[in-house]
Amino acid sequence: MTETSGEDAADGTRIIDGEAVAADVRDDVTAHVEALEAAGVTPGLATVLMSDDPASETYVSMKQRDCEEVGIESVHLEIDADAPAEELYDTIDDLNEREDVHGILVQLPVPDHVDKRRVLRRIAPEKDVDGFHPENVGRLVAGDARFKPCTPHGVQKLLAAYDVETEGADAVVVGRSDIVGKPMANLLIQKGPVGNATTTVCHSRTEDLEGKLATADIVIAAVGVPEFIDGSALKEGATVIDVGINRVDADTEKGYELVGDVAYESAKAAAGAITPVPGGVGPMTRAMLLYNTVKAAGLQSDVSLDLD
Ligand SMILES: NC(=O)C1=CN([C@@H]2O[C@H](COP(=O)(O)OP(=O)(O)OC[C@H]3O[C@@H](n4cnc5c(N)ncnc54)[C@H](OP(=O)(O)O)[C@@H]3O)[C@@H](O)[C@H]2O)C=CC1
Ligand SMILES: Nc1nc(=O)c2c([nH]1)NC[C@@H]1CN(c3ccc(C(=O)N[C@@H](CCC(=O)O)C(=O)O)cc3)C=[N+]21
Repeated sequence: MTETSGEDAADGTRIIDGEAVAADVRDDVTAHVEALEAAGVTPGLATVLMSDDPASETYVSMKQRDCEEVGIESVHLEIDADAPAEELYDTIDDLNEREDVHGILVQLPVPDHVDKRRVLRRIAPEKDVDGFHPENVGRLVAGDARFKPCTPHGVQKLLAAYDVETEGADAVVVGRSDIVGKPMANLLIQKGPVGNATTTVCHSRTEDLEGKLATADIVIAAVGVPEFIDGSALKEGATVIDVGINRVDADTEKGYELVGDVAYESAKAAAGAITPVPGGVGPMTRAMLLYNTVKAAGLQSDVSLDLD
């Protein structure tokens, strides 16, 4: 296990190192891949991209690289962003049938002319490594998750790695999306480890967000607005998990820099522990995708793996 309790020398705030915890998860996944290989199964992940968005392209290529590192076979399919929606549905049907593909991820967002809900329902639930199919959402809400959505699951792993007490804590989740905010809140309220938090979910219609943040022990920011939450809004010593990843124009080689939904410097001064962007939640999202893929391969091939 990587040493993850290190303090930032200047003010004692713990910087939550997502790269380090993700590397531990990948080690774990590698061991499971070896167990599957020993049983004659090579886990396979298919990623499908129907978008010209450069950020989506970056994420998908990072996911392929991650697969290679842990020994998961990756298949990548691209569909023109202006192709008929049927092309995506047909692609999913083909992947559902393929025995070498255990996990399927359709990168979101999909173009406006494609019905996102139909896409998510089309993926075979046992291959739905994002955990977005209604059957898997239902299982999660019922407390019997098969595939926990990667980002909230990754956040849980970070909280566990840094011994952040969630039981009885007041948690505020800012954002109610289907991929981050809602499943995050669902996990935090569940009985059991890294759960039992008293959780408030905030969104654009929330009144008195300031009042809610001011008393929060744990703040999860998933808003999509650069530096939306300032340090002055936080309770002293709070744990701050910044899910946001925003590309803002900057005079760098790439022409942009990545900024979270939290104003990092001011938040770091107030917080007891904080995730940076990049290097916080993002790497964990990718690591949990690998984890769900080996879990899917184990379930589909009846190889028993010790996974939660
Ligand atoms: N690190 C990672 O691995 C990942 C990072 N992300 C990043 O996380 C962020 C959130 O993503 P996602 O959940 O998909 O985004 P969405 O745009 O789907 O959801 C944003 C949420 O924030 C709420 N919101 C927007 N403005 C405000 C406001 N002024 N006050 C309070 N709430 C507000 C919205 O409210 P309403 O519902 O009322 O519109 C909505 O619920 C993005 O920066 C995204 O890039 C996303 C996925 C993974
Ligand atoms: N079906 C689907 N599943 C997803 O899980 C999904 C998706 N669609 N659409 C978009 C969001 C976003 N997302 C990220 C994953 C990794 C990083 C990541 O690795 N970030 C790095 C930096 C990346 C960079 O350099 O650009 C970091 O924060 O350190 C970021 C964001 C997954 N998402």
